[in-house]
Amino acid sequence: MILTIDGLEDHDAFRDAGVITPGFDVAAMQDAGRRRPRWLHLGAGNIFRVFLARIAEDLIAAGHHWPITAVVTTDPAGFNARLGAHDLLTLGVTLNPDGGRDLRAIAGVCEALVTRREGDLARLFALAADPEVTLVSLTITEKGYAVHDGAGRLLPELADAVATDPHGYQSHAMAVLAALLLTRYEAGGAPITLMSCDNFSHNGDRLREAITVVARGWVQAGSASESFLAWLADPTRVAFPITVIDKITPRPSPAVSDDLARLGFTDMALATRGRTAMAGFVNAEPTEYLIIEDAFAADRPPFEQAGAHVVAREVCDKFENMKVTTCLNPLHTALAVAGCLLRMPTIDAEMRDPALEALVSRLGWDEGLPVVSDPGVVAPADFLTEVLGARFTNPYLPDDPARIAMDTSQKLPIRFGQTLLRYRERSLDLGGLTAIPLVIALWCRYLTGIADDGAPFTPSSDPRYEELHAHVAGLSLGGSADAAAIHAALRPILSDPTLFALDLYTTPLAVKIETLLARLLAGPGAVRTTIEEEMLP
Ligand SMILES: NC(=O)c1ccc[n+]([C@@H]2O[C@H](COP(=O)([O-])OP(=O)(O)OC[C@H]3O[C@@H](n4cnc5c(N)ncnc54)[C@H](O)[C@@H]3O)[C@@H](O)[C@H]2O)c1
Ligand SMILES: O=P(O)(O)OC[C@@H](O)[C@@H](O)[C@H](O)[C@H](O)CO
Repeated sequence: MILTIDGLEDHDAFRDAGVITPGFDVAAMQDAGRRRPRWLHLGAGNIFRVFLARIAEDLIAAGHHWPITAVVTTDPAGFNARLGAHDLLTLGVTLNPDGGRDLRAIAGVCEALVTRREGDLARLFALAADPEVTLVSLTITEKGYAVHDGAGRLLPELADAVATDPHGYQSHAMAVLAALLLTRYEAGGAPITLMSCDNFSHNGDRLREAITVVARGWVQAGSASESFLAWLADPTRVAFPITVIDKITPRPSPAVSDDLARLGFTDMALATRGRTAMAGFVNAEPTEYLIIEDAFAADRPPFEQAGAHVVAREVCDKFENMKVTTCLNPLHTALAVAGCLLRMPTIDAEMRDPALEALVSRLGWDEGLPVVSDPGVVAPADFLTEVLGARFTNPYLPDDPARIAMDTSQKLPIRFGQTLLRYRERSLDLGGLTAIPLVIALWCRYLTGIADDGAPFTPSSDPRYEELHAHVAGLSLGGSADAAAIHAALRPILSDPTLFALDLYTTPLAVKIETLLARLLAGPGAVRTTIEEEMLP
């Protein structure tokens, strides 16, 4: 059994394997989508394939013409391994907490355009000018939005981009989008919506800012007119709704791959690129939320019919505060850094560890919930109960702490900084916090690159790892670092508002973190001992 359009013809095999297949002719849908494209997507990774592509399929099945054209700006080989080899289909594998699995062949994608292929690039720019194309969505990870380096200078790749002709630009996602928008503007400026579904605060605002930086560069270089900037800034012409997307989607698991082989699939083996596993299937939990600000400039898919919520910005904000800054993602980061240091295999294994379970419970219930407001879609206490009691504990969801530890430096200001800012705004007692400073201290300990057993571990990729590691590299395990050495090492980290949204030395937290780090460095086993002493007194 294989997952391709022809492969789907083996109806009996798919039925016997319990795979739900699309309720329409996939080849005809793809053909119709190529003839009348409407929705572009950048970043056709796991969450896109199992969630947004499925939404598109549900809408297509209900008679709405919203097939997705995937735009590939990076890693075309990875794209081929995941989608290209399967005629743009994905096998969605839902891993239920009771051990049951739901399998579904997902068919929301009609075409793929790889910007490094000349013909594809020309077609992409032609689509940018097409008034019927009214939505561009993104799941390219947070670092894809970075346009400046740590010193506030335009990234070299973008400095090169603004020095060249925008028409036909093909590399950095923010410049590709700016160039596509310029093409659209020059073709008459039909309204369009750009919808970031990446997992950070006010993603739409940040997308607008990043694109505008590049656009301004082209205006200053004389490649675009001032009026282009005015068009870009007009939300009735170019809209950037904020969104929150929630569905724990681990990297594809070898165990799931083996099970699919046993079911009869011959094309669901894992391919690895660096440390990243990729496959024709995506494994994910059943829970999902997609919350979208009702701020579209043009025609949009009827997302509500596929289970998403299109809501006022305030609701989106509240949901984001609940999910990204208090009740899910900070807890994930806590388990990620602790899990890497303690060499824990999965998030659910960590949840069976009383000290780690106590750490995330305290983070959520005691330190996060006091600064959350109810978004209405789901009550924060119910959301947190589900996160701690059903989602993180799902023994069938093989989520690796190292996946979540990726790019931690980019996530801290949102996952922890926002809560700290809210404590300060509301004059709540920052000095009374215990879980948040412990997690920050654990992350500083993580930056040493030495696990709790005293041996090195491989840190997850992070654009600032080397720079931050250099600050703590001199702190050895075993108690040789005195308070002055720890202070000297941590001062540049804890005072950096790009990491925590504020200078932690203006709060009682910095001293607490320095003291905790001294304990965490006391010797092999000190990480476990410190977490237990702090969380299980
Ligand atoms: N996996 C989850 O549990 C989950 C849940 C909710 C939200 N998200 C968010 O969705 C995003 C994607 O996560 P994922 O799990 O699908 O990751 P993924 O690695 O499977 O997919 C990321 C995709 O983006 C592309 N990409 C990476 N860097 C890029 C760049 N600089 N420019 C353009 N494209 C780039 C990759 O080639 C890949 O196709 C992240 O922002 C993540 O926070 C993930
Ligand atoms: O996707 P990231 O890298 O921003 O964060 C890792 C996880 O915390 C995240 O992917 C969660 O699984 C997700 O946010 C759940 O909806």
